[in-house]
Amino acid sequence: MLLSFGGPEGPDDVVPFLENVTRGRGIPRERLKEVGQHYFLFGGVSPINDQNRELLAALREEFAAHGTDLPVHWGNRNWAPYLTDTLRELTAAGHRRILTLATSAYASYSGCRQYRENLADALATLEGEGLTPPRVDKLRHYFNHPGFVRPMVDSTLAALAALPEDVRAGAHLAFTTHSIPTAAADTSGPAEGHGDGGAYVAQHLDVARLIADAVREETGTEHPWRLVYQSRSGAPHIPWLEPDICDHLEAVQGEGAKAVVMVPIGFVSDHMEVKYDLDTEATAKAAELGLPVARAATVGADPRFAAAVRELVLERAATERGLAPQRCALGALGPSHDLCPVGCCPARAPRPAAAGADSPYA
Ligand SMILES: CC1=C(CCC(=O)O)c2cc3nc(cc4[nH]c(cc5[nH]c(cc1n2)c(C)c5CCC(=O)O)c(CCC(=O)O)c4C)C(CCC(=O)O)=C3C
Ligand SMILES: [Fe+2]
Repeated sequence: MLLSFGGPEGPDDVVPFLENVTRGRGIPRERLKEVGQHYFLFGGVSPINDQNRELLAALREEFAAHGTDLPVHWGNRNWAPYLTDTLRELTAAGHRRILTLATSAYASYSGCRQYRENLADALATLEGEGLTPPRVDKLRHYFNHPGFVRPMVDSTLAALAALPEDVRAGAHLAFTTHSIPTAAADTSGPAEGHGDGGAYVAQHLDVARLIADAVREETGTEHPWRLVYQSRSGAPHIPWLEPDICDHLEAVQGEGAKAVVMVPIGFVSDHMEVKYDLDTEATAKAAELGLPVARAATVGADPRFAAAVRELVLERAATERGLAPQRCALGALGPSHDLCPVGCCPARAPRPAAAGADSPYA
């Protein structure tokens, strides 16, 4: 089951969608109005749903081509098809084990535990309806899987090539991801890794370094790089990860950058955070500065990513059968855990979470 964020499919969906996203999360009204405008600029349609439909098609094709006889379904946190409805249908059809793939590659409360909480809520709902909850697992984080990293190396090279030739060699790389509160970053990942930036920052830095190294090898040019952040929300007095991409563009121009390639390593598809916050807002900021920019594509439905997912599914199935499969990973951190340990990416207010060592479900 593809586990994703969900997004509006028309103007009438925008406000109810934002209400779903922000229920009990204390996001300022002003920010919500602003984000609503971003969606209305795109006709009230988030690109994320069609991108997930493409990924589903790519996964089904990849499974079929290799005789992997597994049905692939889709459920979202914030919009139809809701994950509770998908889980109910699968349970009613007799499926007893469901392996989920989240469209978030890294550890963090928002990218991992919150999905696990949503799964626990859904299982509780099914139980309340008299159904026996199925066992639900979650694939390990794939940020450092070659099927995730290599397509982004290629898209970074393509974005560099799209810059005017006279500024290309002097281009900086800005690896960008969703800002989160520093308190959430510091406690991301397993407890033993908690500290400055936690697993969230460490994992992104590992991916950024891998791509920067591959780009240097390919082009023979050393492009200065930095990990930067975007899409901040929340109250201004609460610290979130910085620098923001727009401030960064201004700073590197001051340092003599001739151009910037924005590489959205934090995102799995070119959804709204990419289309608005980078392609609209940051690109306008760069134009104001007179700084040429290009934006690298996310992995989306790249066949190498679909192949990686199949590999991860087979790997997990082998592990579950007591085998010791090869667990592919690039970079310095090694393959991530299969089962989130107790205390991984803790919530501020503890809630039941499925598909982890502290799951109340089997
Ligand atoms: C780490 C992370 C990812 C990446 C991992 C992953 O992909 O899961 C991500 C993805 C996404 N975030 C998305 C949309 C939104 N995120 C919001 C709010 C927030 N995101 C946060 C974090 C993340 N978010 C946080 C800490 C908040 C603050 C409040 C809270 O803790 O909830 C809000 C509320 C308004 C605002 O604050 O901007 C919206 C509308 C969409 C859909 C885009 C589309 O429609 O194409 C996607 C893929
Ligand atoms: Fe978000």
